[in-house]
Amino acid sequence: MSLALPPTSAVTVRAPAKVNLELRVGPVRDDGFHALSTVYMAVGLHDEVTVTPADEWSVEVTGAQADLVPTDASNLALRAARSVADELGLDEAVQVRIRKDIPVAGGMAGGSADAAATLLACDGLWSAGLGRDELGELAARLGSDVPFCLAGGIAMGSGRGEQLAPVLAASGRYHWVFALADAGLSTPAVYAECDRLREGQDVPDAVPSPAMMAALRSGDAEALGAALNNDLQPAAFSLQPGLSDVVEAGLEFGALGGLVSGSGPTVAFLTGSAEGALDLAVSLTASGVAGDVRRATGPVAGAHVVPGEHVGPAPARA
Ligand SMILES: C[C@](O)(CO)[C@H](O)COP(=O)(O)OP(=O)(O)OC[C@H]1O[C@@H](n2ccc(N)nc2=O)[C@H](O)[C@@H]1O
Ligand SMILES: Nc1ncnc2c1ncn2[C@@H]1O[C@H](COP(=O)(O)OP(=O)(O)OP(=O)(O)O)[C@@H](O)[C@H]1O
Repeated sequence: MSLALPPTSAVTVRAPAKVNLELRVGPVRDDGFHALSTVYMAVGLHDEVTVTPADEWSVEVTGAQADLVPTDASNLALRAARSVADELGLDEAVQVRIRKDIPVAGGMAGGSADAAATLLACDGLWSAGLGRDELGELAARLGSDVPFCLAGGIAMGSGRGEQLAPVLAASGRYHWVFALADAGLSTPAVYAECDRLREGQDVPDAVPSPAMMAALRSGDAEALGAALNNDLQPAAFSLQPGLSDVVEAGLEFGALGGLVSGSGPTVAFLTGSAEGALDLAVSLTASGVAGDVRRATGPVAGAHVVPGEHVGPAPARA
């Protein structure tokens, strides 16, 4: 497909981090991925991506952990931008600027958020009018977590995590504290460690837990705290042994629940209120258990254009 391109100067999109409230890891599939049953919640830590027309493809990253993010062709945001151009049959390039606030390699889908933001930003920049379904397909090709970063809210993930379905959840806001680790964990390494720990075991199919479904329906933070679960947690503990102490300390300091976020090493704690989150954050840092903590609420919206930043014309395709 080729489009007549109206001039547009920049589009900025914000995309959220995620925490897996539940992550059940089933058997390894023929393609090497694990069959999952997961429940995602988007939380209020965001990366911001701006795309601008350029003569050559490039990516620039700012923020405290910018030096940990690749700026070559492997950058997931750059790959996302190219995938939109390919999809549209465009011979156009963009500069991608990422303002990074989501911890890098922390199990909070930072790279996936950048990819989701870039898909939506390029859609806007090129006035392509790709629907959420089309963008969702491009997202799934880029990574298992990318479709959820586009969608946001709370959702069930199945397949390798890319197939999303709504969850019956009471409305309400949850208060989280995230304890960041000094060093990241590689997602493939954590899945490989999970396989190693389970060697010789018969791994059942991954299905949603009734306790998690009931907790979300009730909207009761205490029930949700008790229902949090992550099959990758033993593998993350095995690769970073100090992490189990962090989880234990947070629970002792009064968190309603705590677990490794996704493949880790960020540890997510659920609290009952904004004050509870502040108290826990102070306890975790003052005790020296965590060097760096972040607070956020969830659920929040998925990738969205930052108002006033889209200086192009209205989309040409519905
Ligand atoms: C840990 C989670 O963040 C939980 O939501 C995701 O499962 C990981 O999602 P992601 O970072 O988007 O992962 P992808 O880029 O799709 O895959 C990275 C690697 O993780 C492993 N992987 C990922 C997803 C999955 N269902 N099974 C896997 O075994 C594979 O080794 C894969 O090569
Ligand atoms: N735009 C990007 N932002 C962050 N990391 C990126 C990006 N592009 C590629 N990467 C690479 O991906 C690796 C994983 O980073 P990311 O922050 O996405 O991890 P994560 O949060 O653990 O992912 P997930 O929770 O989806 O498994 C990084 O170490 C980095 O080398």
